[in-house]
Parts: sequence; structure tokens; C-alpha cells
Amino acid sequence: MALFGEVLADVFPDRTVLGGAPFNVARHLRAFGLHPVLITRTGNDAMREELLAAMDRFDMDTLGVQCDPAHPTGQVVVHMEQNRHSFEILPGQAYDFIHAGVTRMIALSTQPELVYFGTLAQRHKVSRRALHTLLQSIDAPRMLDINLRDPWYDLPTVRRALQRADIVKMNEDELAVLAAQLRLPGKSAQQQANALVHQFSLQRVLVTCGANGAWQLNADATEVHVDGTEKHIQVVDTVGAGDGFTAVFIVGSLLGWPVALSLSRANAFAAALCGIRGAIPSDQDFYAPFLEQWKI
Ligand SMILES: OC[C@H]1O[C@](O)(CO)[C@@H](O)[C@@H]1O
Repeated sequence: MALFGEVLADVFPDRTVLGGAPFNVARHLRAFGLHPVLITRTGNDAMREELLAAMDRFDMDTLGVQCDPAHPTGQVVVHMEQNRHSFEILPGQAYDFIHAGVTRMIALSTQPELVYFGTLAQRHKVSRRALHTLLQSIDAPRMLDINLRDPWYDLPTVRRALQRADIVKMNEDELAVLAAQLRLPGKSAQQQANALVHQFSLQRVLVTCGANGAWQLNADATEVHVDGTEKHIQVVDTVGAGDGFTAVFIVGSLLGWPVALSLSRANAFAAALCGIRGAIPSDQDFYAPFLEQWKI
């Protein structure tokens, strides 16, 4: 698997944790026994050293982590208000300058069976170009994680990303934003997702609804819905819960789990992530009950 986009430091009021959706998804995939290659770029700074050390601890491949001499490793300040959070995403970060030529070499040498990409790393033309090169170099299904981050997206980029995707994941708020901005016909979320599937020739759309579960709509209009997990979790923050969901969904797709099972396992894992600070656990024990229960 190749995952393209940002790696960054999520700076919480009490501590700093590594983050960025492609990194988060890659970290989980590795813990679940897959071999993700993260294509990203960091600064030549202490944060890079921390990231490489963490990736080494997590047994992740660092082949795709480029080094930028002029821009810092990404940072996001996470503001917390009760159980809600907002992101202050800084401009001019190393992940905006992912190099196209290097990306192509990595793509050709890894031959991934799935490519994952999001919208944040497309805010700057340099990384947009690298993503374009990646998608041109590889013939594999493409998963787009919508991840709308105000003010760092625009409609033409989102539209182009949708045109290039086979599978699209978003949360229910993002679907509502897309429905308004793309003027998708239909009153219900399902009708709007169906319009999205047809307008962009998608295989499927995956929509998460937080504690209320998730659903998937396929190109043939069939829908699979699962309720949220009943287990009570003491929420620390919900940052990265969606990325955990995505990772388990990918594992399920690659291992051939029935869709409903993938969705409910993805929900359970995402809920557990809400019980820790930031998007990724610092040690492997966090994954043990899931690995055991899912027999992977
Ligand atoms: O994209 C901005 C933010 O989104 C996350 O990836 C979670 O999905 C954070 O780790 C990051 O700071």
C-alpha cells in the first residue's frame, strides 16, 4: 500500500503527538500486519528525527520519507474546547513540497496494491504535482480520504480528487459540505452519496457518523449500515478516530471480511482511539486485543 500526504506534529495543550491522516493510517496498517509505504516529506529538524525514531519503533518503512532543506516538519495546533477540537494548520510545511520525481521512483519500486490520498496535502501545487505523478505511475485502486480542513481546500481540487478516486471516505459533516458545494441532488445523505457515486464514477462511498456508526453505499445502490459501538469509552479526544476507522476498513477489504464486519470492527477501533490523546497510540499493546479478537 502507498499512502501519500502529510506527516506532522499535533500540538495539544498537554503534549505533542505525531499525526497527519496518511501517517496515522499507515501506523495502524503496520500494526495490523500490512506493509504500508508512506510518501511524505519532513524538514531537516528535530521533529524529523523523532518521526524516524517512532517509525523505527513501529517497524514502519521509512523509504518514502523525503527530507526538505528549507521547510519545517508539519505542525498543527489542536485547540480543545470540552470534547470538541479545532485545528490550526500552519502553511508552508515540508509536506507541501513532496517531490514528484522521488515519489515516482518510490511508486515504481513498491508497486502498491492500493493508493491512499487525502485533500490536505493537495493545498500546495508542488505536492499536488507529486500526487499526480504517483497516480499516473500506478495502476491500483485509489482511496480518497476527503478530510476537509478549512481553509485548506478548494472546490476544483476536491472535484479533481473525486474524479481520480475509486473509493471515497468522509464523515457525515463532510458529505453535507460536499452536497452543498457540488450541488448534489437528493434530500437524504444516502441520495446525495448516490449522486456522488454516479457523478464521479465511484465504486463506493463510505460515510462515518461518529458514535452513530457508519455506512457504505455501492455503485449498484446497495447500502450497508452498522450502528455505533455500545462499549462505553471515556473520551479524551476524537482526533484521528476517522483515520483509525479507515485503516481497519482497508484491512477488512484486503483480508476479505464481509463489509458489515469491516464497518463494525472499524467503528470499535475508532471508538477505542477516542480514549487516548491524539491519533496514534504510543505502544503496540493498544492493538493487542484487536489483533487477538480479529485473529490477524
Ligand atoms: O489534517 C489535520 C489533522 O487531521 C488529523 O490527521 C486527524 O485526522 C490530525 O492528526 C491532523 O492534525
